[in-house]
Amino acid sequence: MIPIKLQIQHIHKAFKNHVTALEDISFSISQGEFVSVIGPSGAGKTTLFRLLNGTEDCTKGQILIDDHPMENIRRQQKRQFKKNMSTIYQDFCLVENSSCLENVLTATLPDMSFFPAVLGLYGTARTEKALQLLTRVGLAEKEQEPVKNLSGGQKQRTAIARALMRQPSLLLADEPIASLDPVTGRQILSLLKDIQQKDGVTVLMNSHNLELSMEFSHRLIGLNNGRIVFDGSPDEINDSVIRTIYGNSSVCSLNKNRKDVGL
Ligand SMILES: Nc1ncnc2c1ncn2[C@@H]1O[C@H](COP(=O)(O)OP(=O)(O)OP(=O)(O)O)[C@@H](O)[C@H]1O
Repeated sequence: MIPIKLQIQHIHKAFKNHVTALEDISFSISQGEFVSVIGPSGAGKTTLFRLLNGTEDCTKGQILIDDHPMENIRRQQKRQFKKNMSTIYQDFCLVENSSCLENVLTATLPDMSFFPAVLGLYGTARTEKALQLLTRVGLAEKEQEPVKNLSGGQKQRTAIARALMRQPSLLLADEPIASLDPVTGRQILSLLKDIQQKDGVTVLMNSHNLELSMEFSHRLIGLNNGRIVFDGSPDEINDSVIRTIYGNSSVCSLNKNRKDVGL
């Protein structure tokens, strides 16, 4: 794993329909942090993740990777950066008819030459690594199981193993527990925390679940209406901060808010 420093500087994002999803967003993330981006629906969380994983471009501002603007990084470096960053999603984005092992191995396709990639000839080293990762995420017995036969939690574990296959420095977790029941969601966050603590992987998560975000993160970034309205540790979260992030109408107290935001 190659440590990376990520700096977001004065990012704006406006869409063609003139909706401004993000305004003047700035923050930095150091290697090994566990950061959660929280905020109400429409606050801009997904848009921020789409800028970070390169699915969208910002209208203004810049993303710096190790002090270099992302858009200026030469093709090879950009490929290296993408290799250093993996994303997991709410809906897992797995190939349902393929086995867990095959899904994990697909992470290596961008690094393979044409014919082995087309023929699915991953080789012993890649296969052993994929099997080790499936063991790491608790799916040693499921390697040949088609993904369609797995539970939601097992699917997210497979997606995490696939994300780890390229030894990322940064793991973007886009609503990783939104499709899961609370017990399974907590298990998945425990796994992400273990990966962050033991491997030093930076985890940047986007979540509606305030309570679990507070429990598992070092730092919370609160978005409201496209702007950062809070950036601090879970200890600094109080009723006033919650009202600032989620709005007055939905919140009376921390405990009540936890229910209001789906906890
Ligand atoms: N492709 C798009 N075109 C136009 N507007 C968009 C597009 N994507 C997002 N938006 C708008 O940008 C704003 C932020 O949306 P975004 O999906 O980032 O919010 P969010 O915080 O992730 O919400 P949720 O928690 O409901 O997923 C919203 O007003 C949304 O309608």
